[in-house]
Amino acid sequence: MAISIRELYKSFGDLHVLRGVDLDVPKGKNVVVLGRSGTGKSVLIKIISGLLTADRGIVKVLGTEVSRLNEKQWRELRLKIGFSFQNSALYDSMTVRENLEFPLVRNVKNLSRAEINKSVEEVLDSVGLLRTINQMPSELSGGQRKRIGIARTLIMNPEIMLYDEPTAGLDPTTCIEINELINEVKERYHTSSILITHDLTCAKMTGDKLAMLLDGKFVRQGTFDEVFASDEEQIRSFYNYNFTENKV
Ligand SMILES: Nc1ncnc2c1ncn2[C@@H]1O[C@H](COP(=O)(O)OP(=O)(O)OP(=O)(O)O)[C@@H](O)[C@H]1O
Repeated sequence: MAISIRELYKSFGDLHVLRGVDLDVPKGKNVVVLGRSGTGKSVLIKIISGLLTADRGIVKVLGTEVSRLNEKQWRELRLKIGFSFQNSALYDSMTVRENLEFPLVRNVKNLSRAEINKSVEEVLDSVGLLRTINQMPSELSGGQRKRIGIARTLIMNPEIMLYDEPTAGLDPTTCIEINELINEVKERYHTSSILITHDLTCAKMTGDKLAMLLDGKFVRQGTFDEVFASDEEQIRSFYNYNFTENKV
C-alpha cells in the first residue's frame, strides 16, 4: 500500500471530525474521497501530508508510520508527496518556467542550468503545455493553470499525488481533459493518488476506488458502481445532489 490508515481520529475542541477512519491507497491507484462539505476530507489529506497531526490512529505513508517522524524526516517524506491545490497556487509574478523551476531549485541542490531546463521542458510537455513556457499565469485559462499546477508538482517526481478538487470551477470539456491528465499522470509517473472531489464524472473517470466519508468514517468503499448501488439514504442523496449539480 502507498497509504494505509487505521482508526484515525481528529477533533477540534468539541468538533469530532474524523471518528475512526480506515483507508488503503494501493500503489499505482487513484482513490477518490467523496463527502459533503465539512466532513473532513481536507483534514484527512492534511494529516497525510503532515500539515495537521492526528489525535490517534495509525497513518502509514510509503511504509512509514508518520507519527514517529521528526521535522527533518517529514521534509524528506513531503518531497515524495505532490499536492495539487484547488486554486493551482501559482506565483502570479513569475513566468510558467519560473513557477516550475521554483520547487526544483529550492529542493534539489547543485543542478546545472541545462538539467533544470530539461526537467521543466519535459514536465511541461507531459501536461501538453510546452508552448506556454514564457507566459505569465494571468495569460492562461483556468484549465491551463490547473495543468501547470500539476506540472509543478510532477517536477519533483512524487510517488503520491493529493488532488484537492482538481476540476472545481472548470467547464465540462476542460474537466474531462483534466480527468484524462490525472489518469495519464498515474500511468506515466506511477503515482498513487487521493483525489477529493464533488464531481462525480471526475470520480467515475479517475477513481480505481471510491470512498465515501460520512459522520467521520468511511461508510462505503469500492468502485463507482459498488458505492452508488447503495440504498443508504445519505449516499443516494449525495449522488442525486451532485448528479444534478454536474448537469446544470
Ligand atoms: N485547523 C482547524 N481548526 C479548527 N477547525 C478546523 C480546522 N481545520 C478544519 N476544521 C473544521 O473541520 C471540519 C472539516 O473541515 P474540512 O476542511 O476537512 O472539510 P471538507 O470535507 O474538506 O469540506 P469542503 O468539501 O467544503 O472543502 C470543518 O468543520 C472545519 O471547520
